[in-house]
Amino acid sequence: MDGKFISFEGPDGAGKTSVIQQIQEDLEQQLGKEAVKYIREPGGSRISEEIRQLLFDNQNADMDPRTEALLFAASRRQVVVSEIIPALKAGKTILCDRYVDSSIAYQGAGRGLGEQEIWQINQFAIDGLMPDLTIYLDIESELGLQRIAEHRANQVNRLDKEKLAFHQTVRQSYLRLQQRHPARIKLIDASQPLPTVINDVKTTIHDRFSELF
Ligand SMILES: Nc1ncnc2c1ncn2[C@@H]1O[C@H](COP(=O)(O)OP(=O)(O)OP(=O)(O)O)[C@@H](O)[C@H]1O
Ligand SMILES: Cc1cn([C@H]2C[C@H](O)[C@@H](COP(=O)(O)O)O2)c(=O)[nH]c1=O
Repeated sequence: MDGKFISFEGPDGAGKTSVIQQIQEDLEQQLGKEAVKYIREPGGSRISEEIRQLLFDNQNADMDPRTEALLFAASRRQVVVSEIIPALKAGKTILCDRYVDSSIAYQGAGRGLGEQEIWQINQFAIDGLMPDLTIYLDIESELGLQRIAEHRANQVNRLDKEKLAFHQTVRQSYLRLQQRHPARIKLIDASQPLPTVINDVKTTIHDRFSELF
């Protein structure tokens, strides 16, 4: 496939959404609006957005962890088939706000379902399709949660509400993933001021794809 698949990962409050917005704007200026596609996970297609509603509904606090893991994988399957593969075939650059690494960190480690088990159920969903590059925005859990409390207290989802220990476990899992896959996953220090983080992300994307930025 001709396109470029870039995913963005990180603990809650790391700044993914803020960073991707700027990267998208700048890439659209360079390549044209049609050449860039933003996808958020879970979501990104009609069916996947419906699954997102189910996953984040505060009334579903009793959702079984395996049900949760399967719903994330189901949402991913649908967006892979209906949006990601067609966009890659059309040569687009995809900016994906979370992908399979999120499931490994949150469901595998955070929920304690096992990183390997979550990788396996996701293989069925993604059928081998992995990002060319993953930008991992690393932040201490306390600071990430503080940012959410300060700026986004009115939009807190079921997972944001988990205790500090859950978020620390998620972060440790991300750090292990980065060490296991250093060629694909690039770590950026997300505790820096936003313009510095964006600059580091652009440099990292350029290092991998010299025609971008
Ligand atoms: N580098 C930064 N320094 C200070 N504040 C930041 C920085 N990056 C983002 N923020 C602020 O932190 C808050 C969370 O950022 P954002 O929503 O982009 O994070 P996120 O990683 O997408 O979070 P989530 O995964 O929980 O949706 C926002 O209010 C944003 O303005
Ligand atoms: C893809 C995916 C996401 N999550 C969690 C991580 C976050 O807490 C939310 C997504 O919120 P955002 O504001 O849209 O980043 O969902 C998860 O637990 N597992 C996953 O696979």
